[in-house]
Amino acid sequence: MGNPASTAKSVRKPLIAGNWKLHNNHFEAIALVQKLAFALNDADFDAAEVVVLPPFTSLRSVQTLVDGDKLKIGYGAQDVSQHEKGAYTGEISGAMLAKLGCSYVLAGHSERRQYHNEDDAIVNAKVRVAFAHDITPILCLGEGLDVRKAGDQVAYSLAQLDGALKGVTEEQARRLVVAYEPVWAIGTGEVATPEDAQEVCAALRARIGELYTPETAGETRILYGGSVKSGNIAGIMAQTDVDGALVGGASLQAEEFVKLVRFREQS
Ligand SMILES: O=C[C@H](O)COP(=O)(O)O
Repeated sequence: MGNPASTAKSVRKPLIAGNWKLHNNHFEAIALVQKLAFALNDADFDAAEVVVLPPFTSLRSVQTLVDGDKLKIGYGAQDVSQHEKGAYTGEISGAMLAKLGCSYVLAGHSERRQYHNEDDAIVNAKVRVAFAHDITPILCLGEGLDVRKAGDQVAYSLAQLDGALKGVTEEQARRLVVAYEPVWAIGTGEVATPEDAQEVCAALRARIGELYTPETAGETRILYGGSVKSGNIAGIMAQTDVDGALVGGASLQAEEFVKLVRFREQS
C-alpha cells in the first residue's frame, strides 16, 4: 500500500547533523566550526541545513562563533536531563541548553540507551523536556543485530517510536526529527543498504501519520545514521523517506564532512 505522506519529500529541507560524541575540546571545536564555516558559508549554499552537536563543554564557544559571525551552521547538544533542576549531579537541563541557543538535542541515542540504561520512558521525558524549551529533539532509535537477524527491525523501531512520543502533541510532532540508526551500523563501517534505511524510515513515517495526521507525517524529517560517509550518502538520500543523516565519525574531519554535506555537487 502506498504511503501518501511519502510524496512530500521536496518540502522537507535536508538536515545533516554531525554528532561529535566524546571528541573535541572547545579549542578543537572552534577550529572545526571555523573550517566548516569557511567551506559552507557561500551565499548560495542552501542544499541542506547543517548542524553540529558538540560536547556540552564546547557549546558556549560554538554559540559565540555562530552568533558573532552569523554562520549558517546550527548547533545543539547530545543529551538533556529529564529533570528541570535539583540534586542531579552532572546533569544539564533543557533551560540551560535553551539559554545557550541550542536548536537541537539528541534524545535516546543508542549509546545513551546502552551505556546509561535509558529506556523508552526516559527518552520520552527527554523529548518532552526539549519541546518544553523550544528545542527540536532528534529522536534516535533503531534495532540491534539480533533484532535485525530475526527480521523484526520495523516492529522494534515502531515500538521505540510509540514509547518516545507519548504525550507529544500534534503541534510538537510537526517539529520533531527522527533518526533511524540501526545499532549494528554505528561506528562499524557496516552501512545499511539504502533499501534497508527506506524500509524502516517509511514505516516510521506511516506510524507518525497514524499517531497524528498524514500532513504531520509529511513534514517530519527522518534521518538515517550509521557509518554515513561522503561515498555512500547519495544512495541513502535518494530514498523517498530519508531526509538527511546523523553522522558520527565522518563529522569529525572538516574536509570529509563538507564533502558529505555537498554530496549533490559531486560528479
Ligand atoms: O550519531 C551518530 C551515529 O551514532 C552514527 O555514528 P557513525 O557515523 O560513526 O557510525
